[in-house]
Amino acid sequence: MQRAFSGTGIRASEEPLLRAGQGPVLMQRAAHGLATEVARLLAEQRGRVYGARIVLLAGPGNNGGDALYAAASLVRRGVRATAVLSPAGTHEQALEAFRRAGGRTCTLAPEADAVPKADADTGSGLTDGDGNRTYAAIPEQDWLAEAAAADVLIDAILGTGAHGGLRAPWAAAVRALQQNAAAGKPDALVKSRAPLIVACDLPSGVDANTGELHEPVLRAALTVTFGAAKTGLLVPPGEGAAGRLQVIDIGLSDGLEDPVLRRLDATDLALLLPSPGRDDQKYTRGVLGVVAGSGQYPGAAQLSCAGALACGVGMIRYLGPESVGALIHTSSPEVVCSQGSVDENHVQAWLVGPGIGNADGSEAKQQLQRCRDAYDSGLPMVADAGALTVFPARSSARMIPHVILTPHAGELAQLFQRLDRDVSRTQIEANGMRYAVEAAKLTGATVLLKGATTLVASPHGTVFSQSEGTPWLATAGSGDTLAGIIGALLAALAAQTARFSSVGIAAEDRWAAIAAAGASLHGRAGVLAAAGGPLHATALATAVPEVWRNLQAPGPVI
Ligand SMILES: NC(=O)C1=CN([C@@H]2O[C@H](COP(=O)(O)OP(=O)(O)OC[C@H]3O[C@@H](n4cnc5c(N)ncnc54)[C@H](OP(=O)(O)O)[C@@H]3O)[C@@H](O)[C@H]2O)[C@@H](O)CC1
Ligand SMILES: [K+]
Repeated sequence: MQRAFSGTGIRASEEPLLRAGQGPVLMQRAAHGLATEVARLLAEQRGRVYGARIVLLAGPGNNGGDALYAAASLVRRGVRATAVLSPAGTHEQALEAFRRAGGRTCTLAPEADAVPKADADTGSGLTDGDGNRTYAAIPEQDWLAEAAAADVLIDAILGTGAHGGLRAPWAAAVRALQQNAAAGKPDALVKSRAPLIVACDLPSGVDANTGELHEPVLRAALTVTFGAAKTGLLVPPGEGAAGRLQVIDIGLSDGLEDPVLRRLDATDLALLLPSPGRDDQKYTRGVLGVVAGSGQYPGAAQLSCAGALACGVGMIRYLGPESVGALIHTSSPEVVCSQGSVDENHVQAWLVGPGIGNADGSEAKQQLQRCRDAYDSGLPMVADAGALTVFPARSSARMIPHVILTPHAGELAQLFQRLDRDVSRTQIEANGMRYAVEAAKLTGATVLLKGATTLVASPHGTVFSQSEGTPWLATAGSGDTLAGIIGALLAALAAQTARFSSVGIAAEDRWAAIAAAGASLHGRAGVLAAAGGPLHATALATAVPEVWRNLQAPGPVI
């Protein structure tokens, strides 16, 4: 399981080590990790490290210091490195090491619009920092060309000491880089690709605690982060700006408090997913009740049932219109369909809402009544799509974590409106974690916020984040399948608290973990079904058993 901590928490864990004089040691570990990862990238990209070109944007704090030390060691391996420095100052020892190794420098002029203008004669842009030209300095107007020609660009402007977005002149420098990249200038014709961007600790402008973006932000291909994953790198939209994440152990783990966020990995899934015992029968394996579909949207019911069946549910009892039941029987004859009431059906969990429509007809009203009855039954429940317009009716004073709400950002905004909170879809997309957590607290339910990174917040404050999917999953019917997958897991796992404690998840958090496991399975199935190309929702359920089979439980330690 991957764990993430707030930037503030990680800084707090560094404090005792800094007081003990360990700061330089931590920085050397961070720099070594960064240099190793950049060298690996260069070798992958070019076949060898020697002769590569890198540019680093080195801010005034320790984040810039990390990158300067890392670049110094790369220069010693034959890399040509150019550091763009802050007019506000630079980590002195790291700069000295970088220059001694043979790195070239250029300092941004302090004015907001100083990129890429420079006037060496007046000294407004060109400086080598020590006044006597002992070391190589380059004219400021050249650094953009140098950046375009580089194999790797290291973003080390700001780390965990950032306050808000980039200030001038860094904001102007980053915008100039982005404009050049968009225009394919100036070296795109000479070099086959733009430089790969590597973020040092985190992309500058990403809030380490929340993942909010303060533009302009350079989108990284790789983020090399130190000590532990920062929360902002595993939640949207920060995760999208971070690219692949590589955590470098610098010896902070003893001082770290409880994680803010967790991410289930393949090993967790293998341990959590249900498997039948010798004496199990269909009723003990979990029966899922499904209230879904309408004359208008019959396919949602079919897809939900297919998603649940793909997870090996013991039985599905479907409640809904006769015409929809007939269609389900054609595609999935094993589903038991009826038009009965919730009370008449004995199940372990309910899935309600996909495709129930919002028409006023008697059919829709009956489906909505079934949704309410399922909620009143007190059984574990997934409430999706149409059911989100009725649940919860108001803020819940009591905890109902066994009720899993599965909105996307737009549906969550509507839910907030019903709770008299004015939050827009745009605000939710800019800070998903904040609003998922707030919705869980307000409703008392578990909230799964769908997106490229799916967040699950429990009313107890636990957050899971899963990001295994592919953009191809943004297709009609994908959410219905996800609801079915989570419903099946809920029916099978709700009572199995021991299974969760075996992977360090408290009983009260198992509802959120079930939702997260469902999101992970769904994402993995999407990747398998898409295989790099387009995907339609029907293929998702088909892919789930293969994903399941390929999950390896850890073997005994020999
Ligand atoms: N501590 C440790 O032991 C270890 C730390 N490590 C590394 O250090 C990093 C944290 O270093 P840090 O604390 O020096 O902060 P950092 O992010 O470099 O920036 C601070 C400077 O930026 C400035 N500044 C702030 N906001 C700004 C803005 N919006 N736009 C422009 N400027 C802005 C701010 O100025 P101020 O706001 O104070 O005026 C100050 O001058 C961490 O991410 C990791 O990489 C590792 O080596 C492991 C050991
Ligand atoms: K950075």
